[in-house]
Amino acid sequence: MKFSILGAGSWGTAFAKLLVENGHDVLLWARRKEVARKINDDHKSEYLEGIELPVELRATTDLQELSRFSDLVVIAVPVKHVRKVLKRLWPAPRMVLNLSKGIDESLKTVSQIVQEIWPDTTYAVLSGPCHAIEVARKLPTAVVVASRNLEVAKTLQKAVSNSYFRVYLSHDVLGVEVSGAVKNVIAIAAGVVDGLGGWHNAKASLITRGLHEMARFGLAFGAENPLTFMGLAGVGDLIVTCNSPYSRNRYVGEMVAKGAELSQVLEHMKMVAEGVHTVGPLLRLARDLDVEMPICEQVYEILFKKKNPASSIKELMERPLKLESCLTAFDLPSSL
Ligand SMILES: NC(=O)c1ccc[n+]([C@@H]2O[C@H](COP(=O)([O-])OP(=O)(O)OC[C@H]3O[C@@H](n4cnc5c(N)ncnc54)[C@H](O)[C@@H]3O)[C@@H](O)[C@H]2O)c1
Ligand SMILES: O=P(O)(O)OC[C@H](O)CO
Repeated sequence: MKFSILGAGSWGTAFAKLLVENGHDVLLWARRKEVARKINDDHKSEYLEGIELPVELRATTDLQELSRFSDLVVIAVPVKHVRKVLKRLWPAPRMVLNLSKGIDESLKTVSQIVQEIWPDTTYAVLSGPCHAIEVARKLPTAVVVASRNLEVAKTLQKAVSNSYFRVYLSHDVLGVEVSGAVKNVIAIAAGVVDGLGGWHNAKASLITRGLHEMARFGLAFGAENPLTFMGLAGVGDLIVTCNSPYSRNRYVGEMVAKGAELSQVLEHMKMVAEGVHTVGPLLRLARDLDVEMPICEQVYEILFKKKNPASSIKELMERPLKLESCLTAFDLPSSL
């Protein structure tokens, strides 16, 4: 198959490497000329230290060349730039495979942005615990591909899977997208706990209650299946993002809790921390849908209102006592 990939950052490049290793033809779009030159001439990327890229992998900075190359477009740019980049592509592709995780300022996930710009394009999303550097090192990884069109999802599952990358199928596009967006915000909270002192009990509780927030929001937003949140895109990605040293979202939380200015942390990071951009739109949607997201609210306060992180944890601890189960379908009668 032929794949046109938008975004030569860490994940776009690692995914391009995997596709070439699986025998596909791949063209990668980089925003900066130097990034494209390094891929084409040196077979290296500044985003994937120590990784040798396949010589067959080619990069371009020309979006028209990318459009002409394949009618299957892979999205791997930060979500806040997706709309702007897609509008520069012509003609509309036949199929999109999205790798990006977040909600943009128009309060849409990537499937909703694609539906708005290219209503006739078939959409699939790939998500799960998949740090780019580990995939580039061919370390075992399992993810999920979701599409409303299961035949398309099956074709992609076959094309992308290999001995170190195992792909599961799902029909729940919004469930998978919400999982990827919310886990980035919860990972910032997990980083805050790391920054405050590496409190293990607190972190496990935040991850678990974060999963509840993710599921509650996701079901209100239109996810099909509560079990999606118990799968690779949900709890699987929460576990890796909240705990791994590679996570940019976890790192932002840790640095801010240690007293760094958010703007300085972001300036020094080469790569995107999607949770920072998702938390505002996510909370606006949650308010519209009347869904409580206390952890995400505290993340917003810490990042954008300079709230003391220790006070945030205290406030979460002092919330009214309640039943543990929050998913409507499993709630006990209110009399209990
Ligand atoms: N890195 C990972 O391990 C990983 C894994 C799974 C999913 N993701 C998701 O994939 C998406 C991309 O992440 P990444 O890690 O590759 O990001 P990155 O920061 O490494 O690279 C982002 C890419 O987008 C480009 N870009 C930045 N600003 C742009 C703009 N204004 N217009 C167009 N392009 C722009 C950059 O030049 C770069 O090529 C994110 O949504 C992320 O959450 C990342
Ligand atoms: O480094 P992060 O926090 O953007 O996370 C990357 C991936 O989403 C992990 O699956």
